[in-house]
Amino acid sequence: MEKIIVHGGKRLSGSVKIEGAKNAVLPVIAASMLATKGTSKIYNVPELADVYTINEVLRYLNTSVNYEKKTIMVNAMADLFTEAPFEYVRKMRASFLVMGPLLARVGHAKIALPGGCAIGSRPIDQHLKGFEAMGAKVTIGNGSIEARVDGKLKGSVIYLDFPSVGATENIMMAATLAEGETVLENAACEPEIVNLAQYLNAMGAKVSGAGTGRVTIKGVHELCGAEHRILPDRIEAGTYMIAAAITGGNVLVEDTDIKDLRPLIAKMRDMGVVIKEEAKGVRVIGNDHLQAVDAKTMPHPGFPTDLQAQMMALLLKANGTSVITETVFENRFMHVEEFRRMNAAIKIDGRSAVISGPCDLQGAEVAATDLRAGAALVIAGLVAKGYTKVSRLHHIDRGYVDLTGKLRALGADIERVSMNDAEQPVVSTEEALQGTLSINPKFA
Ligand SMILES: CC(=O)N[C@H]1[C@@H](OP(=O)(O)OP(=O)(O)OC[C@H]2O[C@@H](n3ccc(=O)[nH]c3=O)[C@H](O)[C@@H]2O)O[C@H](CO)[C@@H](O)[C@@H]1O
Ligand SMILES: C=C(OP(=O)(O)O)C(=O)O
Repeated sequence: MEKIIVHGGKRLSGSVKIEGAKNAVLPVIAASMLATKGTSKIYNVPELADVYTINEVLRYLNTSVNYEKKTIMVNAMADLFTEAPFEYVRKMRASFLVMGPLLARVGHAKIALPGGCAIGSRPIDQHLKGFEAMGAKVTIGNGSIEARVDGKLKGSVIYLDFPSVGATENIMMAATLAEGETVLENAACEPEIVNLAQYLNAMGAKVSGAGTGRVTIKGVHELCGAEHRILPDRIEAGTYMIAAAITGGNVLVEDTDIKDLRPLIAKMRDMGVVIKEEAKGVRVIGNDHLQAVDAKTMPHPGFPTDLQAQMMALLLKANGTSVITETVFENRFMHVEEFRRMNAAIKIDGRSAVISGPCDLQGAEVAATDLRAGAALVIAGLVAKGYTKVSRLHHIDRGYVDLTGKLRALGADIERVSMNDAEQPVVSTEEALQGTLSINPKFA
């Protein structure tokens, strides 16, 4: 069992480099299975537990995957196996993204019901509605979802009830090899969807409109491996921007794309943080008198739910009352209880959290309840009095490359340590199981 131990009180300074986006690379790796010819070469791949997980899923499905120095080579020319193993799907929800490619290419997929971070029930009805509209027969039973189509999928007009990122990606991938044209309405507009569409088009697909609410996909006969670069991780960038701001620091966040960070930048500027665009990235200069603001999570280009917990950490130090409303996930306030252990004054009122700042944060033993909650607790620890010890780090490893090392390089007093058994916190069976399912020894 490992913990991150932070001793609060240091101002961050210097520069930090941002990795390729987790949420872009996972669908891109899944999409590589659509190629019946050639090898795909994917650059700027972050070294994350989730990447190892999806690589293992693809290997299990008889795809060759080689991962070295931030580059992945995928060759999917062999016959594919169509049943995705339970242990990977329950560990990472994005494993479900293999369903669209398998269905399009082989006409069959059987995948265990997906798991992932505990942030709400996260149904997949919109993915399935899309596959059914394209002619697939979907059955659910014994903890798995099976989809089958005789012959090829057929293009269709599909209206999503909510602009789901995963459903947009899964349906887009399925439609690339369908007969005729698919029009996806009320599609998600996230930058990661644009990145996926660019990759699909490089493979020979005909996808247009990605990044808008209406995506059109004209089916083609075959796709080939292609070269592709993963866009910068706007959530990792946002996490370091918030970390810099909360400490009143001065940090250059490098290798990022400022246009994808606009919803966060607008809020941070309202709070009094100075943010400048520079040739190499985004400079963040903190302010010791942060102002309270309200924020509401929304599908892109609204404020991202994946920065909600980190933003809450920042608002704990702002003067006045702030309200954060979470509209994307039904239960993404698990970090509130952990912040309270650190002396945070937060009340939950339905889908809103009311924060009375500034809080006199104190170091405490806390647990990462999900990936972004983990990062947010570390951020709060940067300004808490004394030591904050964050456990359940497997959540953080899903989405952050060397969070501890990067913060230490910026001047934080932080380390990652192995705790002996006597010091281990009690974990649920679910958590314990997750901890033993690691694929790469690095994350064991
Ligand atoms: C790997 C990846 O890219 N993960 C991101 C992706 O997750 P993911 O693709 O799972 O998120 P979705 O956009 O699908 O989910 C958003 C909301 O729609 C609901 N929903 C979704 C699908 C469905 O069929 N039915 C349904 O009701 C979900 O329960 C949730 O309340 O987008 C989320 C929203 O920006 C981010 O927080 C995740 O980091
Ligand atoms: C919720 C997240 O990821 P996932 O959809 O993979 O659980 C996230 O990246 O914050």
